[in-house]
Order: sequence, then structure tokens, then C-alpha cells
Amino acid sequence: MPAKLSVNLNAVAMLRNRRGLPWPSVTGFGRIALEAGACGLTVHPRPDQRHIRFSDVPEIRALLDDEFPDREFNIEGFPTEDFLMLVEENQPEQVTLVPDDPAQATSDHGWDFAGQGDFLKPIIARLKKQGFRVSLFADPDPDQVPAAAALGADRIELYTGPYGGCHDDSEKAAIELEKLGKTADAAAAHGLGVNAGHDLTVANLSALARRMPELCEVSIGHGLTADALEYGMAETVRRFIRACEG
Ligand SMILES: CC(=O)[C@@H](O)[C@H](O)COP(=O)(O)O
Ligand SMILES: NCC(=O)COP(=O)(O)O
Repeated sequence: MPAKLSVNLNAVAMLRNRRGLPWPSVTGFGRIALEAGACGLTVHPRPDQRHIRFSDVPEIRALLDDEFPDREFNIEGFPTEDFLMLVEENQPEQVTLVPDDPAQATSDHGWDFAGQGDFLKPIIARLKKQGFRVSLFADPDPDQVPAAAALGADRIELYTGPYGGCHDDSEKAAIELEKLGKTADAAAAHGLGVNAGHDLTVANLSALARRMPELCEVSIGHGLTADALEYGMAETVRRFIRACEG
């Protein structure tokens, strides 16, 4: 079964926020993505709300509930109490915990599972008790997988930034891809599902999907939104879904 595509709406929100106007519409582009076959929508609200605003989240929840009840909502972020309350109010199918500092421009590393396990464990238990699937943002490092697996989460989301950053160097890309692949293999051996995301594109996605047949889901925003400017959102989503097939 090919990996599922979850469309990240952060970049659409960022474009909207250039003005005090409601377009481009975050839910409107979410609807086009879902109509074109995306399996879900992802948001990564940051504390400064520079792209997704907390008020977008219930609107996306309503879009999914009212028009696409078979698709999934994935909310990503650092688990502050504000973030956890937002999650609990909006009942996503999946929560992805990311170790971002509020000042960070974008996500650039996974959790240190051994060092931050005591912090994560009760948060994961709180989220799991309410029925959310929990995924943990992870570096491409198979040695960290046993510590991740001990925390009680369902999946890891592999940080694919270093792989995506090799867009002009196929030798380096092959090395990064193998690190991701070995981490996915270790995760599968420890009973963890595997998601992936960050700087994925139509050009680099097929090779990733072929290397990790166990890949459950990719969440893609920046590259997909860039393509949507060129090809339109619906055609872009169809292109990414084909790339998920390997
Ligand atoms: C965890 C991850 O890789 C994405 O959620 C990414 O961080 C998107 O966030 P920005 O849109 O703020 O770059
Ligand atoms: N989890 C990764 C994500 O949602 C999107 O990352 P990017 O495609 O915007 O780099």
C-alpha cells in the first residue's frame, strides 16, 4: 500500500497572513487537496501564529468532519500546555510531537529520545488516553529507535530535511536516503509505524517510497505549495500521490 499523502497547509496560511484578508483560503485549499485525493491535512501551529493561527484549527476540523469524514487531521508541534489544549479541543486523528524551540524558523531536528524521554512519556500517555495516534519527530538515526520505542508512541516521523537538502547532489542524497531507510527498518523491527516529512518534493519522494515500503504517511507543505503555484493545487496533489507509489 503506498504511503498516504497529508497536505501541510502552513505555507498557504503564511501567504494569507501577508494581508489582513481571508485569501488564499486555508480551508479552501485544504478542500481542493482532499477533493484531489489527499488522505489528510497537516498543520504545524507555532506559538507566534505566523502561519497557521489557532483559529484555523477548528475550521479545518469542521471541513474534515462535514465533507471528508474518512480523511485524517494531523496536528504537529512542540507540546506546550497551549498546544496540548488546542489538540484536545480539536481531536485530530494524529498528533506529531516536534522538539521545536519557539524561535526556530522551521523544524530542523528530531527528539533526543534518551535525554528527553522523561519529558515525553507522560505527554504521550495523556494523548494516547484520549485516543489520538501519537507520532514523534525523529532524526535519521537507527540507534535512537529503541529509546523511541520505549516511550509508548505509535509512530515516528522521520525528519527528511537533510535528504531534501541534497536536491543538487545525488551521491549525498543516496547516503541520506540510506540513513532514513535504516532508521525506518529499525522502527518497523521495534513495532513503530513510520511517517516522513520535511522538504519532500515530487523529485525526491519516489526514491524514498521505494526504499521504505513500510512508509505509512508523508506530510508535505513547502514543496507542494511551490508546485501548486505552477500547476494548481489539484494537479499538484495528484502528482505527489503518484510519487508516493514509488
Ligand atoms: C515537522 C515538520 O517538519 C514540519 O511541520 C515543518 O516544520 C513545517 O513547519 P514550517 O511550515 O513552520 O516550516
Ligand atoms: N511534517 C512535515 C510537514 O508537514 C511539511 O514539511 P515541509 O514539506 O513544509 O518541509
